[in-house]
Amino acid sequence: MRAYGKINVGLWIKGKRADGYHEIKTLFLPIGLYDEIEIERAAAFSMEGPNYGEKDLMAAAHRYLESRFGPLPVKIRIRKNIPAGAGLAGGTADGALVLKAVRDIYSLPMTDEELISDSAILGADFPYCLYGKAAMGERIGDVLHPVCVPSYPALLLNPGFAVSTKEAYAMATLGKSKGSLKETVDLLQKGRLEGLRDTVANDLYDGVRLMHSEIDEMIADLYESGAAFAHMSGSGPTVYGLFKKIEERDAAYAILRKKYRIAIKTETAGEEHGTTGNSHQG
Ligand SMILES: C[C@](O)(CO)[C@H](O)COP(=O)(O)OP(=O)(O)OC[C@H]1O[C@@H](n2ccc(N)nc2=O)[C@H](O)[C@@H]1O
Ligand SMILES: Nc1ncnc2c1ncn2[C@@H]1O[C@H](COP(=O)(O)OP(=O)(O)OP(=O)(O)O)[C@@H](O)[C@H]1O
Repeated sequence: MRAYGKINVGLWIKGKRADGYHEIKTLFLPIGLYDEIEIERAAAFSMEGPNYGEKDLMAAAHRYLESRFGPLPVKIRIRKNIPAGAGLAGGTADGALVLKAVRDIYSLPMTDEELISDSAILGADFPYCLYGKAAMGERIGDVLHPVCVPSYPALLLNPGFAVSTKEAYAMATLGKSKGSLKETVDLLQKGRLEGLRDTVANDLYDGVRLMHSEIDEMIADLYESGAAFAHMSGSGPTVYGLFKKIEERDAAYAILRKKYRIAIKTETAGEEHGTTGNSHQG
């Protein structure tokens, strides 16, 4: 089974709640990059693959279901393709897939809607990862409004280190950033990618780029190589470039793969979540 990553095109912080979480508006777009997970009923719980210790989101998702429904032993095997701590929600996508798979394996009495709304307790990106299609996120990102936007060729650049989501929010500047979610969706629907430069803001960007100067360089390299729009996804440090044509994306990839060890060709999902799967990674 495939656990797909996402990018955020724009992330506007609207305020801070008493529990420390931030109210946001963001556009979640699924991307074609995925982790591969096998999960089956077993005599005892086990996991094979990279070990994220106490923070493991697949184990947390499994524990959550067991706390509600009793023992649900499964064997999980994972092959990671999505860089961890990258702003692509790879860990959350894996955890969301475990929630859905264990529910199905044990026929647990939870509808998709219940799973989506209850999952926010595990992390703000969980509801979106369970939903898995293009959506506008509100509140802490857990309230979703589906949108239809076309698929675009995309190129991801990752500098090879992780950024903590908690720290990214702690460094965020709450202010009045340019643009809006509505204008962003409108431009994507019309294919006017160049206009995104004036309408997309990521309120986590300024804090993260202060710590990591590589981010500005990656964005500049994407523009120089032909991206119609480039920005940082979520809490970073991954940056994405959006292109109008596959040939333009592939030409940029041919240049940038020489400089960046982690350059990933992909695409944002279209109206029918039509991702073509993992492309070659440099
Ligand atoms: C950056 C995004 O990926 C954009 O989609 C999400 O907002 C983050 O979602 P996530 O990784 O699932 O976040 P969580 O695991 O719930 O939260 C990690 C930490 O990030 C901060 N956090 C997260 C989401 C949010 N709306 N406000 C926050 O302040 C909180 O300090 C929280 O303790
Ligand atoms: N299956 C997993 N894959 C990757 N990281 C995991 C996983 N399980 C737990 N983690 C932990 O969670 C942290 C965040 O993982 P993730 O890859 O989801 O980050 P992210 O893309 O920045 O998330 P988000 O976009 O949701 O903020 C990692 O740094 C790692 O310590």
